[in-house]
Amino acid sequence: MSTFLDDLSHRLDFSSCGEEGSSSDNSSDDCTFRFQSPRILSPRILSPRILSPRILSPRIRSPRIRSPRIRSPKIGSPRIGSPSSACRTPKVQRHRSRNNTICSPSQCTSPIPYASWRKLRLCDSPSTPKSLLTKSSQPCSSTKICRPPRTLRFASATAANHIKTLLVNVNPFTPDTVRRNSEPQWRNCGRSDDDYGRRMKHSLTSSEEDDEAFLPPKRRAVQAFMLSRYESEFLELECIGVGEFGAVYKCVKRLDGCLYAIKRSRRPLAGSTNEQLALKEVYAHAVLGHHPHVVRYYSAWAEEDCMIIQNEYCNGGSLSDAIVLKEEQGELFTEDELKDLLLQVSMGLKYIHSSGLVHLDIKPSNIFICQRPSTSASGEGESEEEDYQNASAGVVYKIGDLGHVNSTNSPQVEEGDSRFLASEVLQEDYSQLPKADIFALGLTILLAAGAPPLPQNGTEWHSLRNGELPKLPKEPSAPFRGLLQLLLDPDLTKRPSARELCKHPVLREGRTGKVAARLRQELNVEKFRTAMLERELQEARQAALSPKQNLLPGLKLAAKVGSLPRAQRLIGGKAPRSMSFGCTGY
Ligand SMILES: Nc1ncnc2c1ncn2[C@@H]1O[C@H](COP(=O)(O)OP(=O)(O)OP(=O)(O)O)[C@@H](O)[C@H]1O
Ligand SMILES: [Mg+2]
Repeated sequence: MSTFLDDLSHRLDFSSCGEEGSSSDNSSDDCTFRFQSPRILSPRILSPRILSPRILSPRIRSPRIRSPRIRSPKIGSPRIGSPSSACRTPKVQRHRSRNNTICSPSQCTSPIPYASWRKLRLCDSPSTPKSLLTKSSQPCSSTKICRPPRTLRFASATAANHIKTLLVNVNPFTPDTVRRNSEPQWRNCGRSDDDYGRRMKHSLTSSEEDDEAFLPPKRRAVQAFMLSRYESEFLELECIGVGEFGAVYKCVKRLDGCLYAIKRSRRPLAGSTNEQLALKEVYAHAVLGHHPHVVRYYSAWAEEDCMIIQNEYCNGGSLSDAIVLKEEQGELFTEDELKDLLLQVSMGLKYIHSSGLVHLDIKPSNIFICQRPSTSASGEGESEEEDYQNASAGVVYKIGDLGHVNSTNSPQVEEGDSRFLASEVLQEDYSQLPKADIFALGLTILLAAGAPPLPQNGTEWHSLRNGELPKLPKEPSAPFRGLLQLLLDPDLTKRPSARELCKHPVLREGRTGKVAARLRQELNVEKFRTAMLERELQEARQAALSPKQNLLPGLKLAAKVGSLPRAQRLIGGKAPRSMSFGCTGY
């Protein structure tokens, strides 16, 4: 090590760029040319890499145009829905101009390109003393390396801070309390610290641009290929759905061997309205975390201008598929199944709503089904939902497609599918958006119950919103029908909340019975096990106290092999040898 350092100190000669160096001799290139092993201490090692702003820059949405959406139901619409206003912000420049960082050929007379020169310079590393930097940034001789003014390369700490801010997406769904704590941290860090600007400069210029300057074109192609995370991490098995946003593929992750649903945008997204929808979906998933009745999110990234979202794969497809299948088979969901569906989706909605969000696109094609292999209890559930899940009939419904999710308090609503749209949303009354989800859920249940396809507009559309239920192939029980009626009540204050639905007696009665039956069964098993253990414990205690304990060894052996009369055998002789009497586990 010391040999290496000695060798290095021989190779590095800072005499002309050090603090004591003369002003005429401290030009940067002098330092450079004496530096014989530039790669060893390239500033790139010290500078953090930063993701391209293009990928992470938040853009403001513009209205989504969706095929079945209506803007103006023809009859009796009190107010025609107007397209939500589109706000635009200046977009982040995708590529920084090279001219900002590298001298133009006419300016540069040095045989070494500026990019290489930067690589060779050691004194501009983040840990370089400021005095060194000041000297090295002084105007240089025209015969040597010409360096553009520092202001051009990296304007100021404020600009650095601005760019840094742009590199971090603001998740609009982050709860206020969390945001209050964390956002100032990343917004302010580096504000007063010029060091951040320097590091930033290195990241953007030394690393990326120098790479581009140095690497032969061949390398870039190889890099691009190798950087396809989708291809390198996943094996595509089949396309399982095509939607407005893009296509969804069933994939197996090469590393863990598990199945995932990978949602991939169909068209390039950058700058398009779909980009914002995709980001919204990611934001919502990230904030929501994990819930048994919300499709689980694993990861998201941008690739070739497409957004890719890795979600839990639901092996039962969508509820829409299930309804079609039932129709084809001439079957109907039973009332119990419908109640089960309503309860499970309500649990998912309760979770979403309690996070301050609304889904705004509840419909059968956005509810996914996971078929559970068995209904046997898989341990105690941590929550009411998990308890229920353990007892449910092997089908778990999960809310997915969070592309329309909005925050309850400051919504920027883009209506979802017009067939499921509550009239108050059309009238731009956003005061109780969770109730719009409840309305859409009511229609979803009606479809599952065999209602004819929903109208997109017109008389029927309005009839449904006036509380007229469609004719169903099998009339539901009065309490259930009453509940469905409530879900679609034109007066949104009368519609139950998701929380109320989760506790609703009509939905709970059968389910409570199921949970009770499971618990009774588990209790019986436990009782039996406890009784067995108690008996064995008693026998063991008696054996310990019994004078027969002191039998001669020969007698003990005889007792074990059964040559003694039954009454003389050792008590507890049949107790399992591995039993621990000190165990408090039961
Ligand atoms: N996690 C998943 N597991 C299984 N299938 C899925 C999953 N996600 C999506 N799909 C399938 O892909 C289809 C489209 O998915 P998704 O609804 O997320 O996309 P979309 O573009 O928003 O569609 P749409 O505009 O019709 O709502 C679904 O209807 C379903 O068939
Ligand atoms: Mg969808």
